[in-house]
Amino acid sequence: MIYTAAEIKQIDQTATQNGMPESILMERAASAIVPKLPIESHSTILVVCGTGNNGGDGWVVARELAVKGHEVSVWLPLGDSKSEAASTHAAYASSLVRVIEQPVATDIVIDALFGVGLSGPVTGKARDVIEWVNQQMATVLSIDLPSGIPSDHALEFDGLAIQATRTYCLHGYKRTAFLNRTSPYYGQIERIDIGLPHTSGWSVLTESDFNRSLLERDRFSHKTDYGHGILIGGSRHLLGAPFLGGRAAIRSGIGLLNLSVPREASPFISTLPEAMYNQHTDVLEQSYDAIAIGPGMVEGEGMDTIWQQVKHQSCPIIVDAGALSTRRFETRGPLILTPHPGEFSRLTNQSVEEIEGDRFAVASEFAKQHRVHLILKGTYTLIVTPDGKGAVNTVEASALAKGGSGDILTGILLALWSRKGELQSPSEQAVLWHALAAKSISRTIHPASVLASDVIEELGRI
Ligand SMILES: NC(=O)C1=CN([C@@H]2O[C@H](COP(=O)(O)OP(=O)(O)OC[C@H]3O[C@@H](n4cnc5c(N)ncnc54)[C@H](OP(=O)(O)O)[C@@H]3O)[C@@H](O)[C@H]2O)[C@@H](O)CC1
Ligand SMILES: Nc1ncnc2c1ncn2[C@@H]1O[C@H](COP(=O)(O)OP(=O)(O)O)[C@@H](O)[C@H]1O
Ligand SMILES: [K+]
Repeated sequence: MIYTAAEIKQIDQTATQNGMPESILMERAASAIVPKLPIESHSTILVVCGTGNNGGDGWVVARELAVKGHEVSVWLPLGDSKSEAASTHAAYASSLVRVIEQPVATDIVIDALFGVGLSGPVTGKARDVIEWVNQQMATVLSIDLPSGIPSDHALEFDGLAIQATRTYCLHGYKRTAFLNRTSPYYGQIERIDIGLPHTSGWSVLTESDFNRSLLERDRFSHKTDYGHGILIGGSRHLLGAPFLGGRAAIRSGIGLLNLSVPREASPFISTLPEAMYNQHTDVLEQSYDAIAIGPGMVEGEGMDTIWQQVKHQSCPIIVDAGALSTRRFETRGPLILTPHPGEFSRLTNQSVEEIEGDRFAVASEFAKQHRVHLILKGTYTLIVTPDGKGAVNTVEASALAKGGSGDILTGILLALWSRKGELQSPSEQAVLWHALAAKSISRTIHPASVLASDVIEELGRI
């Protein structure tokens, strides 16, 4: 689950009002974090505490480590705690640890300077503190967030934050853990449950969320049980894309596939004899379970005429690449848009920096406003439903940073959306399958060398 700072504060406040004080939540956080810390018995430890509740968490962790027999120093570079709960913990913990005025080099630095209470770029003395920590050779373990990293977006982030080795995110992840600009500061990420209820609209997809049963086949099944889709793509100079998408759809189990391609694509038809073929100028039949439009297409070349036919179909419609260049939102059935940040920039009239700096909010707002399913692609692809809720894919696969990858995703989406509503969250499953296949093939072929076609062949091997 992923939370904004405001949501965390609200959850915290509700807990406090209902008899669960912050001081106990700090205890819960520390007792969950301490057993996970990669600390050896002889390690020297410095805990850097700020003046808020993040510092309070730091105090309890320091106390627990001291009780276990570690040599612990606590540094309060910004002065004493302003938070009541933190002050209470500091009073007792300071009798067990060494409180120091000047920082010392240690094996481990525990970063409890700022958490979700940070607003805007770091100011004042804290800037020097962050720089000092980043100069250390120590293993740096951050509580909740690497200090200096904002919780929700990277729009105002100026680049100054603690570079953590590992971050222990309390209750849930924060959005910036999945933004290109800020995620590297987190190091490895671990989520820590502190016993509060979960209510977030955003979830995190990992390998274990892939539903392997979607590959299962009933022994008495027929091709029509797995859906009939059409992929409309290609243009005079971009002829490969629909064939990549089509091949991916077949490798993803679609029962029947039509490819609608321009006349110039005729020489390629023999490369995918499993598909049936149409030309862009043909009249669209009404019998498809899903339609994908866009791979390899360019505006003009008859796109508007094709779209006039497509938009009256009641099945799910996946819109990608060239078909995204105009705002085409009016359809009868579910509409699934699959832009990369550049395409999304054109759809929203926002800059790529604005989108990449605040992906979660921008994507959620757009999906709600236009009542569409949105797949905002990237290293951490967002999959958003028309209610503005969504999931982030965390299966990383740099082999996909290559032409043709998006066409494959469109093919997988076509296959899964063709299953007549039988699958739960087809978009999430498609994004996971795509990333898992790329990750899997990257174990035998270097990611730099993986072809889009290799990813397609791997779909059936994971
Ligand atoms: N439910 C949960 O998950 C629970 C979470 N808990 C923990 O509480 C943490 C949040 O604690 P929090 O709200 O007290 O804020 P926190 O992050 O310590 O920072 C506040 C300090 O930062 C300062 N400051 C702000 N901006 C600044 C800037 N730009 N540049 C410089 N300084 C700046 C600000 O100073 P001020 O402006 O007030 O002078 C203030 O002193 C959360 O991350 C988690 O660790 C648990 O303990 C309980 C359950
Ligand atoms: N560095 C990366 N790590 C993981 N996935 C990536 C990375 N770069 C791109 N991808 C994925 O590859 C696909 C690329 O799609 P797109 O940009 O439309 O490519 P194309 O133009 O080749 O069709 C998306 O699914 C995206 O999420
Ligand atoms: K921190």
